[in-house]
Amino acid sequence: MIPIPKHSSVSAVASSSSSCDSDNQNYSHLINPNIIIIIMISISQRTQTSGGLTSIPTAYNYFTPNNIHDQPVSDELFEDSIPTIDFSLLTSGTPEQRSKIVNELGKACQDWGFFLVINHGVPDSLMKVMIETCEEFFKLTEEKKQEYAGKHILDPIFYGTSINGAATQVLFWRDFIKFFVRPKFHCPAKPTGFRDISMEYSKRTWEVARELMKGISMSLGLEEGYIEKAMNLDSGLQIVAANLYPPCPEPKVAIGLPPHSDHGLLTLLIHNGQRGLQVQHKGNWVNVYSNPNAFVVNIGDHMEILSNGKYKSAFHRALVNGTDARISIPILFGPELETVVNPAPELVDNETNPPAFAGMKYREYLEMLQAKTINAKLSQK
Ligand SMILES: O=C(O)CCC(=O)C(=O)O
Ligand SMILES: [Fe+2]
Repeated sequence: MIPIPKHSSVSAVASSSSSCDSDNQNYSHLINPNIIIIIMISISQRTQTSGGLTSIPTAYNYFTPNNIHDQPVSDELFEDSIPTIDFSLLTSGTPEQRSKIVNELGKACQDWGFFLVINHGVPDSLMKVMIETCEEFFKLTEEKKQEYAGKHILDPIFYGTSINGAATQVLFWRDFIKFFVRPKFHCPAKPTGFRDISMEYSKRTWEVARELMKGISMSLGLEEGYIEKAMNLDSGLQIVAANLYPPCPEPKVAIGLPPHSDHGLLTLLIHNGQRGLQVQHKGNWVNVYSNPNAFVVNIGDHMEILSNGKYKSAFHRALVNGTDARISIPILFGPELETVVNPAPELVDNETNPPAFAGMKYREYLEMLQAKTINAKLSQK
């Protein structure tokens, strides 16, 4: 039940964290009280006056001379660009169009682990109001938000600010709220309307994710319902996360979210139009530019396991900027918690495709992420 060491690593304790996974780690045993005071001051400074600050507290120094803010490859120099999938062709194209788009989907999962989805049918107005409502949530008083402060990775509602306490105690320039909307619906009660909007948004994104999983199943040469059935998606996890990255006086020093991969099968992300997301591709950091009404989709660790490593759960990170607040809303779709995730037997043989991972329950994987006893992706990327 332990992943075969393809990805396992002794360097497991380096900085990998996301709103969808190891943010939730309880580092209380590692943090000294002075750091906690810094954290409290930093949060209030950031939320009240981040525009007025001219420097950041040292606890946020992520990029140092040894770990420099490496510039992303400029778009003109980079011949590849993140693939775009036309969702309408996947669901209502002719058989030829469908088969072409399934191929493109497979290639995107294999080459990038990231792609944009357009013509998905989720109304722009719903995406917009979801972002606005999350923005309203972050404007609530700190006291109100702290009612949702979380501790455990499986807490159904979790408000926090990220702490990379394990190795360096560097903080990230980000606040987040995360809530489980499936199998049971949870959502903060405030601001007004948050529940209804989140419920509608969750349903609509679930429909998109489900169709994408069918396409991905077919792209792997499996039956279209394979992933849905094998991962027990009817009672699977769906987690909404909203990240707020306030304007940062030293954007070349702090980071919003350090390099990480997401657990689960798929993540669908929207944002408020500000740039910051980058994906690692062929060893370079590439900016993810997307129209606010497209979904940015990425493959999660469990899709990589299920595909026996054929599809990549790519490393990505979020940079911050000096002038504008950025909001992103990733929604993560994962298996049912007790499901043992294995490479699909159909994709494994003992000669050319031996299993690259051993099975593990999704719940155990999450708990190990929280305890930092694994960090499956770090050794490889
Ligand atoms: O803010 C972003 O664009 C990325 C967020 C992310 O990767 C995450 O929350 O896991
Ligand atoms: Fe992520």
